[in-house]
Amino acid sequence: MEKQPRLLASQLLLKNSLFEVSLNRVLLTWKEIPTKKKRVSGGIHHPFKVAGPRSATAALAWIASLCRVNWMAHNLASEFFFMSWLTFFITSQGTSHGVSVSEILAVRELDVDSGRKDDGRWQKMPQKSTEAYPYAFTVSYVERAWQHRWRCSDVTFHCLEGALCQQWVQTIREQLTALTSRPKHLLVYINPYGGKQQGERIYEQKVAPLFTLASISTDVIVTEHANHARDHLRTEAELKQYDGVVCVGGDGMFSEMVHGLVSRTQRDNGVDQNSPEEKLVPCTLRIGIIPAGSTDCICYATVGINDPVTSALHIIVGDAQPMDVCSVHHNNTFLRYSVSLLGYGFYGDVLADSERKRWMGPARYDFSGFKTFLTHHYYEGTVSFLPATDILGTPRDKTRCRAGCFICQHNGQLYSEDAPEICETDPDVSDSEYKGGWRVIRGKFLAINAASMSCACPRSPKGLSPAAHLADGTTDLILVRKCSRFNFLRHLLRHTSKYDQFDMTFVEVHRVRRFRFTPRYCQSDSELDLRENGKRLFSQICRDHPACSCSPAYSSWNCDGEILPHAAIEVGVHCQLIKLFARGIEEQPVFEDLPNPCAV
Ligand SMILES: CCCCCCCCCCCCC/C=C/[C@@H](O)[C@H](CO)NC(=O)CCCCCCCCCCCCCCC
Ligand SMILES: Nc1ncnc2c1ncn2[C@@H]1O[C@H](COP(=O)(O)OP(=O)(O)OP(=O)(O)O)[C@@H](O)[C@H]1O
Ligand SMILES: [Ca+2]
Repeated sequence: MEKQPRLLASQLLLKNSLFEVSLNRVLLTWKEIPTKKKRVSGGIHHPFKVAGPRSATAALAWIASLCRVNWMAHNLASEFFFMSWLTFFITSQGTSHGVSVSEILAVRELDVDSGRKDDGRWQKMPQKSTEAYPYAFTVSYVERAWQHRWRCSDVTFHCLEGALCQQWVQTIREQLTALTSRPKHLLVYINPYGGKQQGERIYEQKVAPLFTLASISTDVIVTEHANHARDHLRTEAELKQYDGVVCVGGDGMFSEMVHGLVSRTQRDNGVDQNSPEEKLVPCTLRIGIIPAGSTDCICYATVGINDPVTSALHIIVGDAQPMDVCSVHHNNTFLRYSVSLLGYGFYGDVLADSERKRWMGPARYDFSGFKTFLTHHYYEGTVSFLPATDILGTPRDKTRCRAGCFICQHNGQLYSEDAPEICETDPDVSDSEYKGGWRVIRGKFLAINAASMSCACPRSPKGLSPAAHLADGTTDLILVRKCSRFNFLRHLLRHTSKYDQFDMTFVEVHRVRRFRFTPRYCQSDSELDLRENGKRLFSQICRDHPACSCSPAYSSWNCDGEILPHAAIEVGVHCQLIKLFARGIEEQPVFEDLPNPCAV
């Protein structure tokens, strides 16, 4: 392989040791020069926070916190990450370090005499270096911390000559300017009432300083009511002047961004959203999420953690993660878009009940979850779906959708070529039929879930469908048939353990491109009337089925945390319709001779 040309290489002083520092097109590296006289003065040095005297303490605090987290959560995956990190820590011992240019956040000159950086921040300078090496510059870069967290780290290099210092700063700035995927101007919406109502504080204290450091300018709107962000994006915002839009809030706020941006894009391109068959036009602007909500499921599944600083850094480096979006229609009328969960039965009932308990905060989901579990309602209806048979991957795969996912890339290309739909038959399933490539299943269901991505979240770190993909153009349709409470509990519990939640006789899962659901007792427009007249229908069903456990005729659809007004819906997946400022979950180092607990 051809070696990258060196743009710059010099001997610079770093923490009172001489370092060979070099910058090529992809990497900034610094390596301690192994001479006897290498140290101007003593002091420990390690590869993480090379610039600050607080580094060793920070590293120890980090190790302590990680041990605590591991002890509490028994999270084997992070234990392996911890061990490999420790190995790296011990073996590298501060002699050399490399940072990808794409992960440099900023560079600034340091006014050594005054001890002030050119962004106005103050820093204590070591005495020896100011005398011998009077010029300095600081590079801020992304450093990986525990469990997918990213942090901003600084390294300060000292130079003998001012011209050399300026040359370094200028060259690094040129390199950063050449990174065209980085946003320069962003439109930010803050929901002051999301999650624990900390949105504004999180943005001001944790995110805004990082955007300033990276020279990103922003227009900030603090929302005044629900759907403020959606409507502003859809009709008013002058989107041409921005490189992306950012929301500070939870999944509900993200859903507003998706609706605003997707609707705007379709309107600008003359596409009718009410037609279920219409091919939607992908949005060009990327969406950033600064997590400040109750569930933060989208953030968790696209970044690996719901951490505001990590998300801000992914925005700054200009990451891009395409994502599938489901459109939901009822009788040729557009209802909503979904990016995570469409759930009828259990998750619909949990949401409907939890809406009445908003005052409980995030705990309302657990309360309503427990109540819904005890209620144990099942719902009758017909599910028809178009299996995605011509793609790579199945919902039972052991592999996971991770940064640079091959399956998403491959299937994304396939979809852009409009692959033909393939018809298959499966004679083993007695209550299903095939009609023009569609499979039809009638039954009694405790839950019908469509997961367009894993739906990993703190409640279930592997998610509702652990092998689902962010951008493969499919959704995983999970059908949980009527079963005993005990079996349903076993199924639910498996979402929190290594065991396969689909490996149960009453559960089936299909990777699909489109699906429809029709509840048994309503096949027409009069559905809403029937719903309002629910009591009469309920007793009717009970008379028809004396042995039934008095289940109502309808549940509601939970569409990314919003209740849909209809039970009969038609859903289509739009491959890679939107893009996020994210890169998917990064793999963490795992020792090869040990079993990988995530892969069970
Ligand atoms: C025994 C423990 C079993 C735990 C099983 C946990 C599975 C949890 C799976 C969560 C999937 C979340 C999908 C994300 C959906 C988001 O687009 C949406 C918007 O934020 N969130 C919700 O709708 C919010 C939905 C929140 C749903 C919470 C469900 C909690 C179930 C608790 C069941 C307790 C049974 C206890 C029996 C003794
Ligand atoms: N200023 C506002 N006042 C009231 N509601 C708002 C405001 N701005 C946004 N919202 C709405 O608040 C809802 C919840 O917001 P968000 O997703 O940020 O927080 P959350 O705590 O995660 O909520 P949830 O778990 O219900 O999604 C969103 O659906 C959004 O439409
Ligand atoms: Ca998908």
